[in-house]
Amino acid sequence: MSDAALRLSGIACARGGRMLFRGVDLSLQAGGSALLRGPNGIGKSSLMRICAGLLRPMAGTIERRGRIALADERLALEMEEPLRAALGFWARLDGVNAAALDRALDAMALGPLADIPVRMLSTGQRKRASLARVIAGGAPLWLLDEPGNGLDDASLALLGTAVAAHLAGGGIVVAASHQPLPMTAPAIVELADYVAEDAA
Ligand SMILES: Nc1ncnc2c1ncn2[C@@H]1O[C@H](COP(=O)(O)OP(=O)(O)OP(=O)(O)O)[C@@H](O)[C@H]1O
Repeated sequence: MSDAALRLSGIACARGGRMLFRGVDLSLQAGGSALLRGPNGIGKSSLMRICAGLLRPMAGTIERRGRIALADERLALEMEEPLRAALGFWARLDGVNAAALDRALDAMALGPLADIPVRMLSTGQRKRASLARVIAGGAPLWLLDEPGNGLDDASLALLGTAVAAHLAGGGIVVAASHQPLPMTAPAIVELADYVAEDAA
């Protein structure tokens, strides 16, 4: 079992001078997962960025054990490069070998698209590419912001399989979504329950 962990304690978030939520607690260990839910604008992406260390909370503490991979709406792949080469850039930075990259491409059924320039990929194919980047990177803490956006049923099933395999291997997954995701028994963080009274 890995020693990956993510713990949030009393997290509060303000953006643009407005309090969004406060008092969010979450404790995940190896194999643990959570689903952040709530309507548009409630603060799911903000909480993901707090988890990633990209946004400072107004209050509360975060403890992370293990490397983090964040997949959000930013694709972060070179648009003119063929898909495999574009993913290879990140694989090299992450110290990942070619076999791991190929396994990640296969996990998202992207093998046949490996030589296609990123700019030619469809919306769902780009989302799968961003998930392949996370899978290939080997980080134990996955932060997936709206990972199901643009995915058809077959691709959603691939996402579910990848998440299950990551958890079985001792990883941690936090996903934010306004739609159901194929995750088995995640801890549910309903952000509406943490809306600051002075924010309504
Ligand atoms: N850089 C920013 N500066 C100021 N306010 C921001 C900034 N980014 C987001 N916000 C505001 O913070 C609030 C929460 O945004 P966030 O993107 O976290 O919500 P969300 O729950 O992920 O929404 P969605 O479901 O639409 O993706 C929104 O009201 C948004 O306008």
